[in-house]
Amino acid sequence: MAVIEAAGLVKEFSRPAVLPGRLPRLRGLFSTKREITRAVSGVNFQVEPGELVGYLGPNGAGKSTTIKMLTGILTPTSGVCRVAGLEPSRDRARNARNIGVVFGQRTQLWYDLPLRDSFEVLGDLYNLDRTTYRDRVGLFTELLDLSDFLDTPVRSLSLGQRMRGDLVAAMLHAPSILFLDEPTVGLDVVAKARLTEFIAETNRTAGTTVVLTTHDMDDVERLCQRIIVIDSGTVLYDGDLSKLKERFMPYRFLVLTLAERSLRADIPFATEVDAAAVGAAVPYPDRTVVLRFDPREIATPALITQASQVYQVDELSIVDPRLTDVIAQLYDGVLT
Ligand SMILES: Nc1ncnc2c1ncn2[C@@H]1O[C@H](COP(=O)(O)OP(=O)(O)OP(=O)(O)O)[C@@H](O)[C@H]1O
Repeated sequence: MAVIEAAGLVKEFSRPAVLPGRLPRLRGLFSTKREITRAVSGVNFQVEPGELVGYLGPNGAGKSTTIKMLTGILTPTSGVCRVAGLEPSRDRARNARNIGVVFGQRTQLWYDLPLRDSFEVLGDLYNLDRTTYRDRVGLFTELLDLSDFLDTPVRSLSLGQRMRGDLVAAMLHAPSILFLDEPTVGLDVVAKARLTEFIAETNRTAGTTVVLTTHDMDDVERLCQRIIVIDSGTVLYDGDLSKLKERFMPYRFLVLTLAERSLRADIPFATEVDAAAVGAAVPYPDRTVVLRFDPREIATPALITQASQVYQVDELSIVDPRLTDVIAQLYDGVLT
């Protein structure tokens, strides 16, 4: 049975309309006219226990608003959401016991307290007995390598350290569901890798259900099998990441570095494309040929054989389309 459910979920925000003319803000104060923003517009999805789902979309798509409804911070305008059988906005306190939340842009730690003291306060709030508390903090300290900065006030932590602290704060009560809203935003590659590994491990070993919003496609590729993509408050795609690629960008690239410059040659079932299509910088642009092909039309070894007959090849590699490009096309509405 689904552990998270959104059915016809809608959230509208209303604010005083901006009126034309002089001092529009002041005039707005005395006007009864309202402007409505429909941030989430009839979203439906279900998440099964133990799934790790990427909730993606461009800026302003409605991701955070959805997460805020699922965590009980916002009340839906219409439709329903249920998390572990509860309606979050009606049952905030009980819902809070089942879930952990990290908003990457904001911390839930106390700025002036050392990390350790923040954990103590949360341990008390969650009524954890001393043994459980110590065991959990000990485990997280080891897994997330916190020992060097446990006694540092939160305000002095680096972003990566603070984020690790925030994850612990969200997980001290061992929730079965985690909502992570941009948990890796602004982190360097090392900090990001550590965090994504921890998220994957938590999902794998504890069976924690995770809903992750991110703009980082590396995170998505590393962590998510299933993605839900929204734009303008509605779901554009819900399914397997690999199927999205297959359906939308079924081709691959054969990147050839030639021994010397060579004239273009025609190879059946392959189209020569600009090197930019593969995303990475090519070391020898004037000796590089990039061929786009569909493996359903020509098998990769057959193409390599043909290309080697036509060109004098020094090096070759096979590159898959980048998720960023697939998603960008989705946002552009090509799939609809
Ligand atoms: N409290 C609010 N009052 C009015 N409008 C809001 C409010 N919160 C969000 N919105 C609007 O709702 C829409 C969706 O915002 P939301 O923050 O959910 O998007 P998002 O997908 O999380 O974007 P981002 O990737 O930039 O964080 C936006 O147009 C935003 O301006």
